[in-house]
Amino acid sequence: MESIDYLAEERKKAEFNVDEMKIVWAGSRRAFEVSDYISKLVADDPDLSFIFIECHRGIQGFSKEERTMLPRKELFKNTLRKSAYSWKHIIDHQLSEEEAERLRYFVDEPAFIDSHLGVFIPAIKGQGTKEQLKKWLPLAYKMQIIGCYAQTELGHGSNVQGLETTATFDPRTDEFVIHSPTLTSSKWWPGGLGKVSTHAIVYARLITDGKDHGINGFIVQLRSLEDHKPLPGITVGDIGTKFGNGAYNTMDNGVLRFDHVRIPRDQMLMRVAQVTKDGKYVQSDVPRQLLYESMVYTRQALVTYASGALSRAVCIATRYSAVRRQFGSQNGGQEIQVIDYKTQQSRLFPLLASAYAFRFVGEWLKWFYTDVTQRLQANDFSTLPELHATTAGIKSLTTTATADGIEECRKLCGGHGYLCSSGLPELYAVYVPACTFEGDNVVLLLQVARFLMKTVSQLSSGKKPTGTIAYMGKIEHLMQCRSDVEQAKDWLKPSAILEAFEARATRMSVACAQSLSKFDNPEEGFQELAPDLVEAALAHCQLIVVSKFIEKLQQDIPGEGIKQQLEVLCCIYALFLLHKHHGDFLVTGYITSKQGLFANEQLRALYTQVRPNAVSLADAFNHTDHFLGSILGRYDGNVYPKLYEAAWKDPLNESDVPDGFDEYIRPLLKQQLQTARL
Ligand SMILES: CCCCCCCC/C=C\CCCCCCCCCCC/C=C/C(=O)SCCNC(=O)CCNC(=O)[C@H](O)C(C)(C)COP(=O)(O)OP(=O)(O)OC[C@H]1O[C@@H](n2cnc3c(N)ncnc32)[C@H](O)[C@@H]1OP(=O)(O)O
Ligand SMILES: Cc1cc2nc3c(=O)[nH]c(=O)nc-3n(C[C@H](O)[C@H](O)[C@H](O)COP(=O)(O)OP(=O)(O)OC[C@H]3O[C@@H](n4cnc5c(N)ncnc54)[C@H](O)[C@@H]3O)c2cc1C
Repeated sequence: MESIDYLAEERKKAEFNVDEMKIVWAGSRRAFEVSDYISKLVADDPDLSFIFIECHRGIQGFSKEERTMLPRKELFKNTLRKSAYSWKHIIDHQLSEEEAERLRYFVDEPAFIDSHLGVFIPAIKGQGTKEQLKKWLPLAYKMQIIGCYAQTELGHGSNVQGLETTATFDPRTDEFVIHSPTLTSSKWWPGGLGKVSTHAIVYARLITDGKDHGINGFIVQLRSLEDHKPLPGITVGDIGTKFGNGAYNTMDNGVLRFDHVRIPRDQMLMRVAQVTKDGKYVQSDVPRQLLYESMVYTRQALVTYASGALSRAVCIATRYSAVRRQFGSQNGGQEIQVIDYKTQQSRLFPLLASAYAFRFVGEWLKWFYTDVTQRLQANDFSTLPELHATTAGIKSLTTTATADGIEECRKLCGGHGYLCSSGLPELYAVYVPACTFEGDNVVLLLQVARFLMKTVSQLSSGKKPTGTIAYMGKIEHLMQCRSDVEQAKDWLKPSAILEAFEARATRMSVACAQSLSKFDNPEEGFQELAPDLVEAALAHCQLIVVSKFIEKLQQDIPGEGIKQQLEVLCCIYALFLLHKHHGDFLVTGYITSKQGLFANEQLRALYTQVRPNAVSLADAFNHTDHFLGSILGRYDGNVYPKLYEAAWKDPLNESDVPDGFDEYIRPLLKQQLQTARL
């Protein structure tokens, strides 16, 4: 049956070519084609799009929107089935790595495979020697072993140097003895560990000849490759149900304890340091920080995933805001679409703009990561500190804004947003741990702050800042200049925006550095000033996102109306931040309150410009209905009949009279009848 497009009128209003924008969003025509083909393949194949569960009626299929009604054990088994099926598809159809990654993405269920491919393999690549890569990578790529990343412990996560697990070298047998000396040293959280992984990269304190050399990674086999039982000395299991139904519960985050488990010496990852047969500890000439390299990789990847998650929420909220009507009916006519309310626009459109901004900064970060890792291969470590600070900061900024943005989109959908069938509660529950994993977002901003303080302190020594901190080279100008905006439209100039963000970031960093210099003990000062340092770090990160959006616009972007739309979105992103943090811009003396008001005035005008294009800008994300998993975000906008239909699928509606009526409701009703008779 042909479906009616309830959003057709909205789509007719678009002032740009949506198909061309889809390519800009995807990054290239080829990336678009791969994503488009794989997302449809997943949506159209019931083995990938449905959840099959054994129940008293035999095997029953459930759609994605129904996932939150299903029990964890069954969901987990279904995820194993999907992963095996996906893997077979990848092998049978010889999918490229890009296609395989897209397949995992569109299947859209957190699973052990994420840890295996997203953290375990990168850790071996980053910390293994050539021989170790040769031995372990083929096994991992063929999934003959499945691995996880066992760093965090019950007692320590953020403080990696505080981990307690020990790896003590025994020269008599040429082995390491891996041990969990305390309850708090139990590994706790690693994804894929609980029920699936056969191997783990275990972070442990390396001890030789009674000396503690700090943390290092070790490859440890956990389970038998025959019957999957834990090997002797290993206690392993799942840590329990997590936030939200469905959500992240398809992942087996695990707990792991070692009781003097022996592994061969060559299973210590030895790129950063080696232990010789006779127990000598030898430090390589590569920096110790390479132990943390896989975290840099994953943080970088999480930025693009942030734009993906935010775009889903924004797509749902935008389409629904165009369908939903409240108030203002005149002479029996239709009510106003809620998307026409300026308050709705001022909450929704900055998120739409943020999704695009995060896409472009993610693209750039991927390039930067590749560039630095190529240098690392050639033993050039000069750009590693900048890469660490940038990936940490941008991961922190984008994941926080995305988690908050998803929740805002839920509210933008009013009451219906609270229903699981809107897709938003589960999206939030799946997404929000990204603010914690791969580094707590505040802890990461403090890393950025350390980098900024170092940069400021080095300015006086004449060291020229480059890359993302090149702007600090203009410190004299940036400390003194004032905004020259005289009217609202002056805020449309990229140079006006850029200077505002550069001046604010510089002044906040310099103010922190000046306050720090008043402390005799710099570490004490850093702790005391941490809240200000976090704000300065955020200002620097926002500058990076804004400047990468502006740089994107300097590229040749073909397609009817595309550049104009992106210019509007870029200004919305920047001016929304300026409005939100206008206290920073005022206090640092770069703008006057009048110029702040001009920015807000311009922002409102930009919302009006986006309004006719909003639905099409959300369409440009090219999300299938399957991927969105949301009745409110359906492409055709046919929300009400589908919501009504879905309600009847809830298990509570299987019978008119609920279970428990006879025991708990009937006696109450009877009691009231008796009371009434009295
Ligand atoms: C279905 C089939 C499909 C098949 C599909 C096939 C293809 C699929 C392909 C790909 C799929 C990819 C999927 C990816 C998806 C991703 C999923 C993500 C899952 C997430 C799982 C989560 C994992 C985790 O959470 S792992 C644990 C993370 N833990 C942390 O982040 C801990 C945070 N703490 C720290 O990092 C550190 O403790 C610290 C940085 C806070 C402090 O470090 P420390 O050494 O104690 O102290 P400090 O003095 O501050 O630092 C010393 C110097 O080191 C510098 N530095 C610190 N960190 C780094 C670094 N990472 N890199 C470089 N340098 C670093 C620091 O700046 C200091 O330098 P200085 O010069 O001395 O000042
Ligand atoms: C879903 C999920 C999946 C995960 N997957 C893995 C995995 O695969 N492998 C793995 O090893 N780990 C994994 N983790 C663990 C994760 O990496 C840690 O939870 C994370 O690094 C934060 O550490 P923590 O839990 O110790 O938080 P804590 O450090 O205890 O944070 C608690 C609070 O203290 C604050 N805080 C901590 N230190 C400071 C400081 N120096 N200054 C100011 N404030 C501070 C934080 O901001 C936070 O508010 C996962 C976690 C989750 C939730």
